[in-house]
Amino acid sequence: MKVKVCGMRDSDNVQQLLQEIKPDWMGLIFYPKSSRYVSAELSEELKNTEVSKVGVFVNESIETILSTIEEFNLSVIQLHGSESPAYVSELNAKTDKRIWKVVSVAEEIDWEYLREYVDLVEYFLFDTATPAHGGSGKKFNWTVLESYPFEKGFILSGGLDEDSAKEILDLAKKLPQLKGVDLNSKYEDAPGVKNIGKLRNFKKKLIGSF
Ligand SMILES: O=C(O)c1ccccc1N[C@@H]1O[C@H](COP(=O)(O)O)[C@@H](O)[C@H]1O
Repeated sequence: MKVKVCGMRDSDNVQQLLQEIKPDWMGLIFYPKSSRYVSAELSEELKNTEVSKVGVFVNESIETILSTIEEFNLSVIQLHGSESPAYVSELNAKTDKRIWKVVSVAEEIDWEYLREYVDLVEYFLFDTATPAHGGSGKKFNWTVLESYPFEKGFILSGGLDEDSAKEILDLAKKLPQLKGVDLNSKYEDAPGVKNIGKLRNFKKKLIGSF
């Protein structure tokens, strides 16, 4: 089970995260309306960090995504809006970076619609539907995932907290396609500043000692 820690931007906090938690991915939010927004001025200090960086975008122009990939040395693009299969196809044609498509879950999931993305993305990422697009700190009802019909791996997100580890491990037994988890607002002392102790506790519960 892999771990992504999202919404990072504070230099000291980033260094602590990388040294003590060693996440598989570090998420940077490039949605201007987010309280965790990462502005271009931070590119110099973040671009050389030794971790796979996931850029989170909401209905952004392809040109902006392409320039941000270069500025921040991103490895993965997380599309957190209503980007269509045609948009994802176009982005794929213009970059070799991996793409994750977020599925914002309200009640039911239209699996047939998602089928159109299967060959275009590395992972789906399931998050709770919210007017702010993400970072709500709320869980959705994970039982909707029990009918997940694809072999394609996915990431679980949305309000995951320190108490979620056992439930996540139970879900992974039923759904081996669950490849990773995304931790964000429930681990924050302030927007964009993560509590390293909370992250350590969660990772121990999820993966054992590390
Ligand atoms: O965190 C944000 O501010 C944000 C804003 C807009 C789109 C996505 C955002 N974050 C993503 O939201 C999910 C869930 O976060 P949470 O655990 O509910 O706080 C996560 O994938 C973040 O990448």
